[in-house]
Amino acid sequence: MSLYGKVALVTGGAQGIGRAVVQSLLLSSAKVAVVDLNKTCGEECKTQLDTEFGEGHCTFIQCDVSHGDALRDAFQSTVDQFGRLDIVINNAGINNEKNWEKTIQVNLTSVIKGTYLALEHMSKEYGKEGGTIINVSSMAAFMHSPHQPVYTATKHGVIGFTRAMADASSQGDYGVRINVLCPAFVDTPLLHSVEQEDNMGKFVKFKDDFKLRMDKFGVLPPSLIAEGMMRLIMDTSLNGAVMKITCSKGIHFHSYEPMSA
Ligand SMILES: NC(=O)c1ccc[n+]([C@@H]2O[C@H](COP(=O)([O-])OP(=O)(O)OC[C@H]3O[C@@H](n4cnc5c(N)ncnc54)[C@H](O)[C@@H]3O)[C@@H](O)[C@H]2O)c1
Ligand SMILES: CCCCC[C@H](O)/C=C/C=C\C/C=C\C/C=C\CCCC(=O)O
Repeated sequence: MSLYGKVALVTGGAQGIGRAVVQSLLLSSAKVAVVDLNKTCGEECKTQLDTEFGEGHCTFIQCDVSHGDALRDAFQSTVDQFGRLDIVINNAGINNEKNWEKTIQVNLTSVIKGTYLALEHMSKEYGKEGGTIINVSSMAAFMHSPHQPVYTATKHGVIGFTRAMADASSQGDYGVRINVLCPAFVDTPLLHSVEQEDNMGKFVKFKDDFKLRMDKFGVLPPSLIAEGMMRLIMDTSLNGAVMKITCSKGIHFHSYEPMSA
């Protein structure tokens, strides 16, 4: 299915998983705003994408998603440049147990803020045409590990928030589908932060255990995560879905007990 005429915003889109998703969105003919803190990576990414897809299909907006006003401006700038907004991927994330307050700000608070801003631009509640939001969690929310307690907490939070908001959207007739994606280990720069004391603080001593898990469970290519994202974008039956992507089972969904009264 083509996304011609649709506009997407991807946070943390300059490298890793976000970069792979941006590529898939452009291949499907969407216009894309790459929102990222890293100016060098963002500008390089835009240059490469302009060469591949031609100018005018994507824009780079430098922004720290943990700065609420800057994130608001990034959303507005996307709509000013491309005229509308249809797809929002709250993907930016960090792994810093030393500065764990920042990890909560980037991985959880900014996902909440990004979801609310997306609704302001897409929800029928605000007179808009609807759209779709994907929030990025992690398999760390299902298989906790001792080397990243706060990272794990944020990823649990992203799932709970997204599922509750998906219900709010269907019951409030927002016209916006809200889903969450939980990858296992993915081959990106983030994965290397497990070796660094600057990131892990005192938990760096558990890095060997983490690396054993990587050997045991394997490491996924970012392109497979992008494939999962595209499925969440295209399948209009999905709202409140928790997609997992692992080496052993590929793309699949978590199922929950039905809620009792
Ligand atoms: N790599 C993995 O193994 C893995 C597994 C499961 C989930 N995830 C999640 O996937 C998402 C993407 O991770 P990745 O592996 O691609 O990481 P990455 O470090 O490769 O890329 C993250 C991008 O986000 C940007 N970013 C970081 N902080 C930002 C901020 N404050 N404001 C704006 N941009 C910011 C970075 O500049 C970078 O371009 C994260 O939410 C991460 O938790 C990653
Ligand atoms: C260095 C930090 C990068 C963190 C990336 C990621 O979000 C962290 C995940 C941490 C724990 C996940 C642990 C194991 C999950 C991996 C695979 C499970 C697959 C199970 C199966 O094959 O069925």
